Amino acid sequence: MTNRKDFALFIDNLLAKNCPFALWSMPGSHTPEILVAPQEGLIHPDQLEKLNGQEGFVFAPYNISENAPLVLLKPGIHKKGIDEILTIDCEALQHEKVEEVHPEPPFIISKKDYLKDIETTIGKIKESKLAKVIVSRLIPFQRKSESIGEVYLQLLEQTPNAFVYLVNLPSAATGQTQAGLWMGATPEVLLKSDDKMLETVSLAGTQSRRDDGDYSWHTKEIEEQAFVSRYILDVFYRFNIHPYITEGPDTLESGQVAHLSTIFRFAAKKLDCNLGDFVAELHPTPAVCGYPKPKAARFISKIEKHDRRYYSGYIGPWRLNGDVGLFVNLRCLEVRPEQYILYSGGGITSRSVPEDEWEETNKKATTLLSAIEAVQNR
Ligand SMILES: C=C(O[C@@H]1C=C(C(=O)O)C=C[C@H]1O)C(=O)O
Repeated sequence: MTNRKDFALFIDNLLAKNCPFALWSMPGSHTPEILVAPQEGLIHPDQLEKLNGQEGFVFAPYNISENAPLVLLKPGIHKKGIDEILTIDCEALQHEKVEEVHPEPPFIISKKDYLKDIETTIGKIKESKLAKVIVSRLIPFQRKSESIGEVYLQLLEQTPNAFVYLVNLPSAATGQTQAGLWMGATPEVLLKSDDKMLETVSLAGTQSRRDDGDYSWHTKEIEEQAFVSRYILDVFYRFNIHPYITEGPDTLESGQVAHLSTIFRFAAKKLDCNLGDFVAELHPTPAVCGYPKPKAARFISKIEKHDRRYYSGYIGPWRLNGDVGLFVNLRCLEVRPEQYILYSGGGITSRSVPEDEWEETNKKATTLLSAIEAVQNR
């Protein structure tokens, strides 16, 4: 990447100015895009449906709450490509005053307690109508003096086939609580436009990435991905989406892991007036919540002791120049003053093995951890 150093410095300068911004790269693209919004350019719709007529960049939590508001960055400065982005005059941007935030210490579960929770979850699945639940956990990692701009660029280099983002939403001195600083590299499309078509993807089932590309999938993964596909088709039915095209299931590699993925495509005109309602209905899918959804959501709220905040929410451009590119916020972390908090989870079914599920959450975190370590060890 040319201008790498300048670009990393530019990102660090934006952060030092407390500018609200979203920086992202679409999977397979080496062209980052940025949207810098003034504080008054942040909107907080209280419901997902209210996104219907809006345009900008969405940062949506798993559940909307005071601690995790839904945020829409309105298009202020919007640039594409490193050279274009570097034309933004950082010095001319207003230095935003921010409130000092003292976040609650994260709840870090021990391996022993996590394994116990997974046993409990499997037990519940075996004795009830609950078929699949996603159980997640937090993984802390010490910050040193590394540049966040460099970590972002390292992540981008390591996971070119993911949606790689950095979002900064500092709490304004007078405003409401904001998201803070988040980074991630997610492989999971929630809703993406492509010319006159829209696509959503059913992504689930995890195994380690293989150098030989010779994947075979077991019943557990096939079943857990099928729950997501079935759910997507239920939502299609409710929105009268027909006909549609499916592609897959195929293997999708991302970072150190691989998943099963099916693409569903349909004509965008089907959702001309109610795209926001469709997203509100689709989210959260059984890829991050479970099946059946209401039962799984209730179970998660009891078993998980941490707040998911923006993990397993969704993120991306929303009707920005007419394009939608929403991704599920996975393989992500929150940057806190002294540490990174990584979020990682996995789908539990009656066939789950607790020790394997623990390992899966570790494996999913390795992409982010190796990007941070690569910069810390330079
Ligand atoms: C929940 C996560 O990932 C989701 C769960 C998967 C699984 O259970 O196999 C696979 C892909 C994602 O849909 C995560 O990365 O934290």
